[in-house]
Amino acid sequence: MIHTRNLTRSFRVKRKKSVEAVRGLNIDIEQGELVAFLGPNGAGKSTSFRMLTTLLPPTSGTALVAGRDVQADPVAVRGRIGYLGQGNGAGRDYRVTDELLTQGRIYGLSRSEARRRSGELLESLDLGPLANREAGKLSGGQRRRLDIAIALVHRPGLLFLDEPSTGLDPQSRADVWGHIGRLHEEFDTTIFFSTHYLEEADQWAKRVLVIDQGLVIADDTPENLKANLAGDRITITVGTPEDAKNAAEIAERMEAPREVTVDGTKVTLRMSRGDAVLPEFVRALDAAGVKALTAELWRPTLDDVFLALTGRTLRESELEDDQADTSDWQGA
Ligand SMILES: Nc1ncnc2c1ncn2[C@@H]1O[C@H](COP(=O)(O)OP(=O)(O)OP(=O)(O)O)[C@@H](O)[C@H]1O
Repeated sequence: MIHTRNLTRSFRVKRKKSVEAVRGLNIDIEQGELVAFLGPNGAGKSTSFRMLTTLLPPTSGTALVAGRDVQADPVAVRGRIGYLGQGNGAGRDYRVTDELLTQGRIYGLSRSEARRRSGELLESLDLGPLANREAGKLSGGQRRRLDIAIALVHRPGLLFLDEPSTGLDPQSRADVWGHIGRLHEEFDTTIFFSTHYLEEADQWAKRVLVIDQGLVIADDTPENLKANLAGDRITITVGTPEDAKNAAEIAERMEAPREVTVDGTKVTLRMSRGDAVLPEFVRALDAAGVKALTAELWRPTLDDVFLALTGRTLRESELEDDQADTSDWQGA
């Protein structure tokens, strides 16, 4: 569905300086996948989306999207994809149903087809009761659902969603995601989305591409990324430093732990499957007569994965980016 080779995009900024927003993107996304694009502000996600949706020409490289080349055949690509950009937004004064009808007509549907398709979308995105409301009077979540419906009017098999839930309250975010998940399940729609909410990527994506400074630095399932790059941690506390030493020796003899550390009466183990190791470890301690007072299993998040990959958390990267933007602006 999406195949890119060495796709790059630079922007000329002030005084002949240029920014390499995307530096050699090589991705393959197949029919029916649900893939997250994760990275800090300025990593190159929107620029990639804009190239893949034909809104921005690449500086170099190639991209096949829905079987067509974005540069040689942009019109065919546009007809086969849906795109929800960060700045999308239905016109404020039109009724919800008119927005959908107009969009359907723009995509070449006949009047009756456009009416039928609008009806289907209103129902599947739970917008039916709002059909006659002006788009400008919808709540944030309702509006985002309308934007998704608009992106779907021509039944694209591939949907790009650039931060579909940003700015929504938790309830509306869950609601929007429920609908996206259903689209994927019921219609086998291929979905490529970006988000700043790591837990959304974790919960919904079957695969996560991590991008930093214009380069994809990891590509795997959320489970594999967490297990291989960050790992689980078990922490137990025991009664005395002597017991902690014994517990650490027991842990060292087990196969799974990658690293065992002792801090006073606290022993910490790092490994990839802590849920399987914890009961085994507690049994081994029992058998050796070492009493664990507390036992805690800590599982990593995708932010820990980003930290393991780059040495910074996503949040820190975003702050750095904000500061860079400010100094650029001050110097301008
Ligand atoms: N039109 C432009 N002119 C100059 N620089 C640009 C332009 N568009 C993007 N950039 C720069 O390219 C880099 C990548 O930006 P992009 O918007 O793709 O990042 P992003 O990962 O989508 O960020 P965010 O999560 O904040 O949306 C940034 O350094 C940005 O400042």
